[in-house]
Amino acid sequence: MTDTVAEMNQVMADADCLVTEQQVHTAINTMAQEIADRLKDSNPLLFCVMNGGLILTGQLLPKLHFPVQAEYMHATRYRQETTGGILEWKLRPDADLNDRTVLIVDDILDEGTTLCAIADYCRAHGAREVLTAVLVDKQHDRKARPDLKADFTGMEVEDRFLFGYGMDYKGYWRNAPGIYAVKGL
Ligand SMILES: O=P(O)(O)OC[C@H]1O[C@H](OP(=O)(O)OP(=O)(O)O)[C@H](O)[C@@H]1O
Ligand code: HPA
Repeated sequence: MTDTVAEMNQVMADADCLVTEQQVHTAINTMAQEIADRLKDSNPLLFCVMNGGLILTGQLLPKLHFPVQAEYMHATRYRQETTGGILEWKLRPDADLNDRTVLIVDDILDEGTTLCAIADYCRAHGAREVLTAVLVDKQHDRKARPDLKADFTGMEVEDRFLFGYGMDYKGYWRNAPGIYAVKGL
C-alpha cells in the first residue's frame, strides 16, 4: 500500500499539467451556459457516467439554473489499464427514458466507444433525443465513428494518457485539480 502511495506521488510529480484548474473552471462555465441555452425548456434527464463523470457532473449541475432530473449509470472498459477493452455495464439506467431528452455527462471522449454505446442504449430504450457532454475530447484518429463529437465539449486535449477532474490513472488521481498527462504516456 505504501509502495502504491509512493508510486502515485511520483506519477503526479512527473506528470505534465496540460490544463490548469482555472482553465477547467472557465471551460465548465462555458459548457453550463451552452447546455442551458439548448436544454432549459426540455425537462432533461441527465445521466452521470460513473466513475469518471462524477466531478464534471458535480460541478456542472449547480450551474444549470433550470429543472434537471439527475441520475447515474456505470459503464466501464479501461479498468486499471491505459487502453480500452470490451465495454461492461456495471449499472444500467434505471429511469424511464421514454420520450425524454437525455444528457449524458462524462469526463472524456477518447475513442468514443463508451459514449456511442450509452447513446445507442438510450435511443433503443425510447429516448426522444440524446445529447452528450464531455470535459475533454482527446485528439486522434482512432474514434469509434468518423467525426465523432460530443454535443458539448469543454476542451480538446492532445493524445496522451490523462488524469484529473474525474479521469484516473490505475484508479488514482481522479481528484487531481487540473488535467495532467502521465509521463511517457
Ligand atoms: O471514449 P472511450 O475510449 O470509450 O473512453 C472513455 C471512457 O473511459 C473512461 O471510463 P473507464 O472505462 O475508465 O471507467 P471508469 O470511469 O469507471 O474508470 C471514461 O470515464 C469514459 O467513460
Ligand atoms: O486518457 C485517459 N485517462 C483516463 N481515463 C481514460 N479513459 C479513456 N481515456 C482515458
